[in-house]
Amino acid sequence: MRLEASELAVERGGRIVFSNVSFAIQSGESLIVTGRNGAGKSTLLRALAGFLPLRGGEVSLTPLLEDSIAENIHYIGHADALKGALTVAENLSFFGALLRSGQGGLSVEDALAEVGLVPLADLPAAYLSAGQKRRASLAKLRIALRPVWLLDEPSNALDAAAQQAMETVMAAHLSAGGMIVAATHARLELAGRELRLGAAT
Ligand SMILES: Nc1ncnc2c1ncn2[C@@H]1O[C@H](COP(=O)(O)OP(=O)(O)OP(=O)(O)O)[C@@H](O)[C@H]1O
Repeated sequence: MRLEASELAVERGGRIVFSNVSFAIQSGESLIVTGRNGAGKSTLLRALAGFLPLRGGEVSLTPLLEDSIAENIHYIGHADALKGALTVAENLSFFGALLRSGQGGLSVEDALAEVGLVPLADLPAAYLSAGQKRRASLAKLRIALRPVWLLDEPSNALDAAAQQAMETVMAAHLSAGGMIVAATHARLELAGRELRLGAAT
């Protein structure tokens, strides 16, 4: 499988955030997107996920396992996208149904066990600490099998042990033939090429 972006340009609020951004990764490879605040890291991930229109260029994923690129992608944004009134387990069940967890992902319980949240499974997500919310968010990656992970600051708010666990899961995903594009200011212990975006003007 190959994810290729050629000469991407994205405009937000009437301004070009970046242009001429190209990269290609294959199964088992990762791309670390770096750059200073406002350079366009989150914008690039959102554009790859299909949440933002491209002003120019093209994104392709070959071969497509589902009808669209979006169905092959897990996107974990800056915000944790958890419903505060639902319990932690209910949040993951919801995402499991939405993302078709029947296709070989972990059960909700196993996904929670992996991120150390089983004791908090029945707590409303609103009560979680910042790091616990991030762990719950990352557990979504494991309840449905999808080859491309787009991760925006995945280690935000994680303690050292949780960050290490996350890196282990990411490495396993790559070993199994997955792909990861991660935007980060942190140092990830993940072998991969770097794409450094310039600052927006
Ligand atoms: N909805 C929006 N409307 C207009 N401009 C926006 C919008 N969202 C983001 N931008 C602008 O797009 C540029 C890139 O933002 P983006 O969030 O992608 O940067 P980033 O590299 O992820 O930054 P950070 O390191 O701070 O997270 C910034 O100049 C920002 O102000």
